[in-house]
Amino acid sequence: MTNPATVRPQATRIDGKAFAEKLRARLAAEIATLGFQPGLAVVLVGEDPASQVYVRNKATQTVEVGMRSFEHKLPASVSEAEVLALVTRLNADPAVDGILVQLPLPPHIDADKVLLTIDPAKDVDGFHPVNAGRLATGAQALVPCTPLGCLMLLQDFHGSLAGMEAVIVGRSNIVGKPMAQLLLKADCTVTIAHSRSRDLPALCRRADILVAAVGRPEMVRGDWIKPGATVIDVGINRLPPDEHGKSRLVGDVHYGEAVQVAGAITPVPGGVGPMTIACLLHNTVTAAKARRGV
Ligand SMILES: Nc1nc(=O)c2c([nH]1)NC[C@@H]1CN(c3ccc(C(=O)N[C@@H](CCC(=O)O)C(=O)O)cc3)C=[N+]21
Ligand SMILES: [Mg+2]
Repeated sequence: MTNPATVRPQATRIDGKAFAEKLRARLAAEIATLGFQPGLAVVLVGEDPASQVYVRNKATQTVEVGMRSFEHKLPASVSEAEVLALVTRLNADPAVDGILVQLPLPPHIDADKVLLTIDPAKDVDGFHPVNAGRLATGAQALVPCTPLGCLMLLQDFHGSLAGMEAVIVGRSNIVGKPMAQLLLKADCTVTIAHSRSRDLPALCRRADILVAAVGRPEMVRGDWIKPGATVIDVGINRLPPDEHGKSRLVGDVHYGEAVQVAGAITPVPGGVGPMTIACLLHNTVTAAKARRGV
């Protein structure tokens, strides 16, 4: 017989898709009262099919909440100078409140140079060093969408996060570092772990809040998780097709194991991904109000 002490209820599934729908409905209601239509410009370079799907979803949801969507699709062969010239035009366009240049860019284009060219006031990805610096120093900033979405889910589930131990696996400028800043601001004790960290499983087991953002399918196993912890899975990894030709989407967390140990967990798909797009719309509204003095 199973020892009752080891039997735990399954983790609560944190429904990012449902939360994102509610956020978009709130944004639509707010936009209807603004008296102007915020505009979001998305720049896509090249033909990567996954990127095309994301950009299409962004444009659809932008229009659904009552904003204007400007899509700029450029061939992979476009020069860096042409991309910089487009960003400069979008910076000067009064109908454009937010600019997103879809990453990754082809290798002949310097992504850092492109990001530095975006007007920080229109940088709805929050990737410009000015916004990263503002976030790090506690000033008003446009905050990267994925970590902002994670924070919203955590605060919705827990209320105050004060005093909790947060461990983030992954140190990217896009997720890991800004996530750490946000959790620090929310009064967590924050550790950033990464591929070179010594004894990653032991580090992760300290976490009340574990954020996995490494881009390695199912790397975080059940025994890396403190019983009852909240697990936020940022990974979106498409596995190669199985014997039935089906390709499965998995996170950076082994969901089947983690759900037996964690107190709460975000699924993939339907967790962090939909929140990323909803927060992009949220940031566009924030940028539009700030630029237009509302
Ligand atoms: N400048 C820039 N900003 C970005 O925010 C950005 C980017 N470049 N490049 C690509 C990544 C990827 N990304 C996703 C957004 C939503 C989902 C999403 O909604 N995912 C769904 C499932 C999608 C599916 O089925 O493939 C989900 O997790 O439920 C995924 C991925 C934003 N990105
Ligand atoms: Mg790493």
